[in-house]
Amino acid sequence: MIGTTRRRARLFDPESGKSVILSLDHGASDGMIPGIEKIQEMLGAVGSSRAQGVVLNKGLARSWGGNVDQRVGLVIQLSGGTKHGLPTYNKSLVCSVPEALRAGADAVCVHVNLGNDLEDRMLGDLGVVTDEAHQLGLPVMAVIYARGGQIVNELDPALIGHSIRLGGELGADLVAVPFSGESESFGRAARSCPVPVLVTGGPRKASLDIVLDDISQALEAGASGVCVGRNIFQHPDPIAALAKVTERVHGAK
Ligand SMILES: O=P(O)(O)OC[C@H]1O[C@](O)(COP(=O)(O)O)[C@@H](O)[C@@H]1O
Repeated sequence: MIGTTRRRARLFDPESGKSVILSLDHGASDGMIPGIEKIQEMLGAVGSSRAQGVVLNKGLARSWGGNVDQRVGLVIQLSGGTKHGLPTYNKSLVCSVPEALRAGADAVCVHVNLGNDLEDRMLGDLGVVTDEAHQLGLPVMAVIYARGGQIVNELDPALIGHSIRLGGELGADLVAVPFSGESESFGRAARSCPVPVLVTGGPRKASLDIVLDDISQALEAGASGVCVGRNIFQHPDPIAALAKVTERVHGAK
């Protein structure tokens, strides 16, 4: 598994030991949401930031992946589903591991929603992908949310702890979950997870400071970094927002 370990290590800053992954895969699920038109420009600029990776769907990776600085890891999203689908929490594999590799992937991403009638399929997909990706030495990031019929509160700390644990138990190399806001239970799950845990940002918050505070709390509790999208690319000044997030994660230079 040396290939997997080496490639995962490149998604972490050697000095801070933390990771900032800029997630730009929302066009498939959400369509033409505000900020989506800035993605091409952001891909050109990310090399000058202190981010370690970007998440893209395969189409953008093929068309614009070449604009991304070689020092920035390309994480290709293998899961797809739109907000119009029934049920909305369904995610299917829309890209294979070899296809992602051909499109330049340094890692792949699978999205699993737990707590619904399609959970078994999404978990099965994660199982297939971890096996295929590890045969090729590619790390797998599992983005795991509690979403669907059985779920009342998607940010329930116990469910987020379970999501973290699930990713670690099922062989992901990185697990990305939303921050529950409860440091104790989050930290208990993150610190005992066999792989690094990143926090996602969720829908755009009223101010970036709210996101930065959550990031600080999550890092203090044991998170190893962030995988954030909308709170950066929907910000009026996305490059400045990315700089603030990287500074919060890696510390001031
Ligand atoms: O910080 P964000 O915008 O939540 O992005 C992080 C990750 O969460 C996702 O947006 C999935 O969550 P959603 O289904 O809520 O959009 C991924 O597509 C993305 O990679």
